[in-house]
Amino acid sequence: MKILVTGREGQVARSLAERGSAHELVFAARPDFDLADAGSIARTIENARPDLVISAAAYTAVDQAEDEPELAMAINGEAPGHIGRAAASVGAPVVHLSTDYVFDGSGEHAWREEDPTGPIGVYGRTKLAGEQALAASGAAHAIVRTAWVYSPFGNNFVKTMLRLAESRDALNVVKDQYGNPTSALDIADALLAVAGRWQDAPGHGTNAVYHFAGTGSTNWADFARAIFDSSRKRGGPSCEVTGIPSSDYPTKAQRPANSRLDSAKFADTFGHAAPRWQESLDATVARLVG
Ligand SMILES: NC(=O)C1=CN([C@@H]2O[C@H](COP(=O)(O)OP(=O)(O)OC[C@H]3O[C@@H](n4cnc5c(N)ncnc54)[C@H](OP(=O)(O)O)[C@@H]3O)[C@@H](O)[C@H]2O)C=CC1
Ligand SMILES: Cc1cn([C@H]2C[C@H](O)[C@@H](COP(=O)(O)OP(=O)(O)O[C@H]3O[C@@H](C)C(=O)[C@@H](O)[C@H]3O)O2)c(=O)[nH]c1=O
Ligand SMILES: [Mg+2]
Repeated sequence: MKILVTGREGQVARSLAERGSAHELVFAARPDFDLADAGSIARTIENARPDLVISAAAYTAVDQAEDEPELAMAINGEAPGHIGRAAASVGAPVVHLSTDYVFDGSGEHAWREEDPTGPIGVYGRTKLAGEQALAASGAAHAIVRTAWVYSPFGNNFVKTMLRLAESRDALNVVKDQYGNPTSALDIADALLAVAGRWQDAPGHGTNAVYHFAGTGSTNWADFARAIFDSSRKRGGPSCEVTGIPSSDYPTKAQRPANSRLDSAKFADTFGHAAPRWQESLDATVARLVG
């Protein structure tokens, strides 16, 4: 299958490169392919004529988005519509990644796909707009919301913690935001499961929203402790973690307190679930401190 992936150096794009060797993968990236340039999106997809588009690139700087709402909206909110229209014109379905930050963070239950959205920041608002733009584009699609992504690649919380631990003995980490840490390598496997399913059964489960995130939930402070436990047992850096309320860790963007995702619908539809988050974390830490 010829799969066009947006982005090349992103965590999910690099994970697809590692896990997707059974397919012909084409990575669309800047400068030729710019999500802020509708013409470059149409040109790239129409020239490549892929069997499937995986829309993995996005504006992911959550705090910075508060200062650049127009750019974030162009990239996260409008580009998915352009991708969808170009993909529809060549008959390719689109799997598009979205985020737990489309929810307002209320309650304590794991969010299901049909629950009301209510983003509390620019990043979440623009990602929600992107879901809607893709859904209206005419492309066959699946929107896959994931969360708290880490990997051996790019920038993420796991790498930040390990880097900080090189020079610090103690860290303050928020303990009142709950979610599902998700390995980008597990996301790649899940996206490839969708691709495989569509090869055998085109249209299966299309035009719907799914949640796919690591199995089990935690908060950022306990996630940090798990990172350091895994690192320490391999002789890597570690740090004492003090759990603090978000009010003691001021940031430009507010984050949802509860962004747990219920991934049952994805598992039911595509026959694939993520490992427990601790297991996948351990595998990534092993690569980072190995
Ligand atoms: N990271 C996370 O915690 C989460 C991510 N998601 C979603 O999952 C998807 C994948 O995230 P992840 O792999 O972590 O993202 P990364 O931040 O690792 O990578 C983002 C990618 O987007 C590309 N990109 C950014 N702006 C543009 C642009 N204008 N034109 C073309 N490419 C651009 C970047 O390219 P370049 O290399 O050139 O900078 C990079 O390859 C995104 O849709 C994100 O919203 C959902 C939940 C959590
Ligand atoms: C570095 C650091 C962060 N924190 C807090 C800030 C924040 O609330 C939390 C996680 O930090 P991050 O910078 O990884 O948060 P953030 O960039 O908001 O992560 C989000 O990224 C986007 C793209 C998503 O889609 C979300 O699913 C989520 O993964 O930890 C501390 O409390 N102490 C620290 O030392
Ligand atoms: Mg971040």
